[in-house]
Amino acid sequence: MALATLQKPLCRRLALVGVGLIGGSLTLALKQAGAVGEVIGWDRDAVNLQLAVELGVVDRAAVSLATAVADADLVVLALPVQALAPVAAELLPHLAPGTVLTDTGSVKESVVTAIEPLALRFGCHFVGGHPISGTERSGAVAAFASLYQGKRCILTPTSATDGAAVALVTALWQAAGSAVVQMDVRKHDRILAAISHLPHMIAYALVNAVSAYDQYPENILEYTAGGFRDFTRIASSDPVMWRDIALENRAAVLEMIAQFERFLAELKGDIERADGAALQAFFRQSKISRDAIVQSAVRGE
Ligand SMILES: NC(=O)c1ccc[n+]([C@@H]2O[C@H](COP(=O)([O-])OP(=O)(O)OC[C@H]3O[C@@H](n4cnc5c(N)ncnc54)[C@H](O)[C@@H]3O)[C@@H](O)[C@H]2O)c1
Ligand SMILES: O=C(O)C(=O)C[C@]1(C(=O)O)C=C[C@@H](O)C=C1
Repeated sequence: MALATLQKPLCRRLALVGVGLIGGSLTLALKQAGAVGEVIGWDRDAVNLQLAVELGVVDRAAVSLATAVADADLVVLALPVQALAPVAAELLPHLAPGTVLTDTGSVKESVVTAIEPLALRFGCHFVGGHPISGTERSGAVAAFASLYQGKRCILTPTSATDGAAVALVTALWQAAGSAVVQMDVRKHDRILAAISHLPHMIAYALVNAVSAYDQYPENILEYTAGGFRDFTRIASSDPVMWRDIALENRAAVLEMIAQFERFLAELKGDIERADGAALQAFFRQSKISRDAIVQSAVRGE
């Protein structure tokens, strides 16, 4: 489905800091929708930044972080979570007062707590954001305009967040095709720990467990079929991104790992006791929940 074109751009100049899958897909979608004037990109990886210009992900590459943001009316930080606050601290002195700053990080409490007061000190407005869509790929080469269509984006304004800044960031994600919902940072981090961070931890652990299993002389991964590949797609995701998420949402991720361990222990016990009825009930309950998720996705909910 093509993105609708806006009558008037939402912002004159957008600076994208971190020109990868998530930021690049956003600028491609916004450019396609006519929602932005000019897009300036900055990335510490010069090869990736040059590629972003060639692919039309950004209109122009800046020569430094300071020049990227100096004349922007909106700055989008699409960096690994632990890079967000240090980079925000570095760029804020170069922003004009009133500039809106937003991010795409997968963890929100630590990010918003660190950046919001800094932004206010420079007379700027920070709005925490997180698109709930992505892939296991990285870099400008992985960006595509339709990534956010029909997906959700969570914004995490606080009582100190400027209303006009929230309205602008909301309109931006809507122009990219997403439905915007607002949520408290802590609620965001606990929900994401369950539905995104735990599955990634399990996928990484599963691939390592099976890879390290040395009871066969041959490489057993050569035999993987749909089941293993479907389940482990996300274990191909960027290691730096997931290191940062695991560390910045540590308590909630550990809580979900403990919950998972309880259910795995129950399953193990049922198998040890050869309890067919318990196993069937366990699998039936899971199938009902999973099928309901798939059905609601089909209905577009
Ligand atoms: N990948 C996903 O599925 C997904 C989904 C939603 C949100 N997110 C979040 O969005 C953010 C970006 O993720 P992505 O998938 O686009 O990653 P990515 O690796 O594709 O892009 C990140 C870019 O940031 C650059 N970078 C890293 N540190 C930098 C620094 N200090 N200064 C300048 N550039 C720097 C990298 O060179 C890279 O090009 C992360 O916070 C991630 O948690 C990711
Ligand atoms: O589809 C994928 O590859 C993703 O991992 C996307 C995904 C997720 O659903 O867990 C990953 C991290 C995010 O912060 C948001 C979305």
